[in-house]
Amino acid sequence: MTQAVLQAEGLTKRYGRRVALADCTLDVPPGRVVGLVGPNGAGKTTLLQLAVGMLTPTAGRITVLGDRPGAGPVQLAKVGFVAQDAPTYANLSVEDHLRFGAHTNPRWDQTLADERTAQLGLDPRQKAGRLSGGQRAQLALTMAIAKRPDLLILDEPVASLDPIARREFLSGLMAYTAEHRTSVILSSHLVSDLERVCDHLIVLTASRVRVAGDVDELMGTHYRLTGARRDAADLPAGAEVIEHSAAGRQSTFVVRSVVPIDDPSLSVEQLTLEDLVLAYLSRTAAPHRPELETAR
Ligand SMILES: Nc1ncnc2c1ncn2[C@@H]1O[C@H](COP(=O)(O)OP(=O)(O)OP(=O)(O)O)[C@@H](O)[C@H]1O
Repeated sequence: MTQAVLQAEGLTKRYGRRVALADCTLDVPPGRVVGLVGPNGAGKTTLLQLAVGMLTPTAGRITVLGDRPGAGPVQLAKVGFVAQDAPTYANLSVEDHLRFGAHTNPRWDQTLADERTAQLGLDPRQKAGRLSGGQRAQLALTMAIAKRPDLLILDEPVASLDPIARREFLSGLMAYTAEHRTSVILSSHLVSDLERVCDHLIVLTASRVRVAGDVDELMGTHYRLTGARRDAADLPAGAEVIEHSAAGRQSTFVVRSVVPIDDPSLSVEQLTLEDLVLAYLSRTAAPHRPELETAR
C-alpha cells in the first residue's frame, strides 16, 4: 500500500470561538506507527475524532486512506478506533463484546479475538463493567484489532495502564502491527511512552502542529549547539532555532538544520527524541488563550 494514511490541509476545528485545532497540514505515509504527542488540551482528541469522522472540520480538509473519514461502510471497516476512555458496554460480557464485533464488522477475525482474550487472561463470561481499567482498555483494543483494519487509531491507549502493562501493551501492539502491516496512530501526553514504538511523530501544542515527520529524518536534522554566549542571529545560516537558553557565558540552542552544522566554535550534539519534543513544547509554552484566537 503506497497511499497516504492521513492527509490534512488547513484542517481547523472550532467550538464556537474556541479553536481546538488550527490550520493543520499533515501527510502521514503508510505503514508507520505514528506518535501524536502534546499536552492536555492540545487538540489530539480533536484531530483523531476528525480522522474517524466523529467530528467534521470547520475549515480545511482531511482524507484517511484516500477517502473522507466515515464516508461509508467500506471506509469504516478499514479504520479501527479506540476512544480515550476505552468505552465498553458495562452489562455485556467479554464474549458478548466479541459476538457483537463479529456481527457488525465484515472483516472480523474471531480466531485472533479468541487468542488475544485468552493471552490476556480475560474471562469470556466476565461483565465488562467488572474489568479493571487496564483490562477494559485491552478489550477495546482487541475489538479494534479483530476488525482487521488497515489503520488503527488509539487515543491515549496506555493512560490507564500501570508501567508493566504499558510496556506489554506497546510491545504486543508492535508485534501485531509488524505481522499484519497495519498503520497506527496513537496519542499520548508523554513521548517516553511512544519513544520505543513510533517511527513517525506529530507534536501538537495549543491547537497547532509544531513538527511532524519520520523519526529518522527528525533525529538527523535536529541538534543541540553549545558555545560562547551569542545571539541566534550569529548561528550558521539555515539553522532554525527551536529553543534557546543562556547561562553565564554559555549559550545553548536546539536547532533544526537540513545541512550539517560546521562551526568549530560550537559543540554539536545529537538529541534524544524526548529532548526534541521537549524543545518544541517549551517553544510554545508561553501562556495561550485559545478562546481569544480570532475566528478566520
Ligand atoms: N465539545 C467541546 N466543546 C468545546 N470545547 C471543546 C470540546 N472538545 C474539546 N474542546 C476544547 O478543544 C481543545 C482541544 O481539546 P482536545 O480534547 O482535542 O485536546 P487533547 O490534546 O486531546 O487533550 P487531553 O490530552 O487532555 O485529552 C481544548 O481547549 C478543549 O477544551
